[in-house]
Amino acid sequence: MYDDELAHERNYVDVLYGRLDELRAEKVEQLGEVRRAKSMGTHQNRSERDAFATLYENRLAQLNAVDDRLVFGRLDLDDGQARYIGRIGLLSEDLRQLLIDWRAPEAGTFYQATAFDRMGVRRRRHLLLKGRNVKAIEDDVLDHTMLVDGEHVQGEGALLAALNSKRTGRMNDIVGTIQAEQDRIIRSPLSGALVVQGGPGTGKTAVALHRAAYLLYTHRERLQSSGVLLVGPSNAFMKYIERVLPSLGETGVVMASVGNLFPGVQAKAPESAQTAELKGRIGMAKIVANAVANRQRLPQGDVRLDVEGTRLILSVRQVRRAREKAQATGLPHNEARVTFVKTLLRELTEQLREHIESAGAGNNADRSYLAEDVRSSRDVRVMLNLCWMPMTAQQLIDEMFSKPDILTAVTPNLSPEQRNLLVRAPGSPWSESDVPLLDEAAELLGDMDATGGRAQAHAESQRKRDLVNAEKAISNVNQQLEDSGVDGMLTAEQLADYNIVQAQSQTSAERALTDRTWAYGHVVVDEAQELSPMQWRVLVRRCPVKSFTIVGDIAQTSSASGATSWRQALTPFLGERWNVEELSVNYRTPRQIAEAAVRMANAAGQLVSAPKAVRDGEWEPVVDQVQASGVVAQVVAVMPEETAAVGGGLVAVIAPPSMVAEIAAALRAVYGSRIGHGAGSLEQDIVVIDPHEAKGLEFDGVIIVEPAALLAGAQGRVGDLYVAMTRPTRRLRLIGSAPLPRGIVE
Ligand SMILES: Nc1ncnc2c1ncn2[C@@H]1O[C@H](COP(=O)(O)OP(=O)(O)OP(=O)(O)O)[C@@H](O)[C@H]1O
Repeated sequence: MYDDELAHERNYVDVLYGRLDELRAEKVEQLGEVRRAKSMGTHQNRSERDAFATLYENRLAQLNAVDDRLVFGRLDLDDGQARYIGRIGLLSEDLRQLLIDWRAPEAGTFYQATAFDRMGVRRRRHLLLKGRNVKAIEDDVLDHTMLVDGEHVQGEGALLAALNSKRTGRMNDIVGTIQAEQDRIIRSPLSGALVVQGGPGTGKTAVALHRAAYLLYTHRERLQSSGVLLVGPSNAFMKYIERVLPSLGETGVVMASVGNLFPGVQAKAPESAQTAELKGRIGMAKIVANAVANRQRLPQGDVRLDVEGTRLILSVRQVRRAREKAQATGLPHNEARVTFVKTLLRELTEQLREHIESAGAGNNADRSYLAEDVRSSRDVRVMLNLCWMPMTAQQLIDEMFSKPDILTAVTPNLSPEQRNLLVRAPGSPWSESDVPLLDEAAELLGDMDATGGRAQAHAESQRKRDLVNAEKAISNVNQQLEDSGVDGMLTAEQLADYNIVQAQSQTSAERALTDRTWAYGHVVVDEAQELSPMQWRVLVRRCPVKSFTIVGDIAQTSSASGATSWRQALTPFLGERWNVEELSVNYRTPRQIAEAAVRMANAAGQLVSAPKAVRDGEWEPVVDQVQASGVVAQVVAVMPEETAAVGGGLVAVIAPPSMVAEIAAALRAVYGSRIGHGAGSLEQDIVVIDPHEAKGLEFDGVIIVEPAALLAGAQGRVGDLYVAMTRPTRRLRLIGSAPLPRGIVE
């Protein structure tokens, strides 16, 4: 019976892959045609073909990305129909529905139906595929009275198979085994802000990613042009999750870590917790505003200016009036500067004219020449800049922190100790907490190219660069071009134009990434408990309609400027327009380890919600108490045991930041290139990282070094140690010299 069913499903799955291959071949063919015709015809024809090429390329990329485990479920309904559920929808040539996209409303019952509320489903079947092969099938018979517990996890075998699989350093989608409480959140309405609170391992990240894919599918018209932004805590985390959305058939979500939210800046310089906390306070918005105002200055007294040998006087009163006029425009600093400069140039030109006339040089002095003389006078330019300096956000923030007189002037409410936390050398690299300050500054400064002149100059120099590149490209591919018969038809000019068309045919996601003022239709924020008030300010600016999915766990907060409650974090920005949903089952950490983490947090005085662990583990946490001088050696000594215990899975050593390099070096001396250092190397089978880098990630085995130091370093929060303890999917070992924090061992 089982074998017959399995054979039947294998046949059906073959049909589905057959159809997928056909569609792919079709797209390859269409793409080939468009490409062959690419350089022919008018500019208009070419751009149309480019648009088609982009369309076919995207569809082909989507068809390629969904190949692995294309289909994962089947529903048998009361009316006798069967529906297959998969990563994308597929129609046969005669338009029969062969496969339903998991996000379609008709697929919802696959995740929601229970024995209590069958929703018209008689049987739910999980198809467990490896690549294209059906390895097993697993049934939930719902019109049967055998399931009495409404909380019962669905498709338990499929779920456990997924949970027990070895970690690869990359997150996988959970589309085949989404649980009912997760599905409700994934499919909840687009408008307003939804907070998804849940303990470690409850699937918050998974839910956030699947929700992004769901929203794009369901609200495609609204979201395709505005886009969805997904924000995570670090580049390593973004890398960890980057494959999930493509595997769900979505490539259009813009992903950025909090350090990359300001276009052109990759903020990753380390800084102290106190400095980051101070820079995350909402009061920094006023400080940045002060810094901008500080660049709209009055001279100490009237100033003499030399214009082509004539002395002109610029009075304080004139500057003040011009400043008021410019400020009254309500425009940002750089854009309002145009009014300021025009007003004073006009007045100085007038003065120059009067001067020349009264000196008897006649009254026919040409006004445009005089204006040019005034504009090009060095004295005038210096003075105008001193009074109203055009600035980029980067210059403003860099100078504010590196020039003590400016810092003092713009921070009247800070103490000297606080200013000491902020001061730094000019040109210092950017840290994460600078990003909101840059964004604030850019908002207040406006466009540097307000006059248009620079923008044009920039476009021209870009075109020159394109031409040079095109020439190089042509000389490189000359032979190929000859071979393909297009020699003589393609000039550098044409190729450069082609690049411009390419740029114009960028998807909105690509454009959004480089445009600070882009307004997204929806923003998904992961590890949201870590965000400072200033970071929230940036995110609200990125999504003026305030449509958010906010995912996090207050108990895991470890940054000093992070949230202690959702209300405290969100009310200033979202008012009362947000709802909380909770996830209650821990899918990652085995029961023994999850319980030890909760006991530790409670013993340290922090009450954390304790999600129910879905699995029992094989081991209690293992503890090694050693001399301080022997800690690193112990990590090296136990490594064979730890890697063997997880059967060659991933092992992470999570240590205080000050010890990471030393431990990595000691391990590398034995294991060589098997050791990854830092979160950028998660695909190595042993990695050494600090708790900040470990946020959001998971490993088969974890060794925590000096747990007491992680607790002590966290300024009254359990976040760091709690995060570290809840990373393993199988085994946890703690190695320390100081007494073990209470609660870990019962
Ligand atoms: N329904 C599910 N089916 C299969 N695996 C799941 C399911 N839900 C969660 N998981 C798995 O559980 C693990 C934890 O999920 P995830 O990382 O999303 O949790 P989290 O709540 O974001 O955790 P943390 O807050 O600790 O970072 C992942 O391996 C994820 O794939």
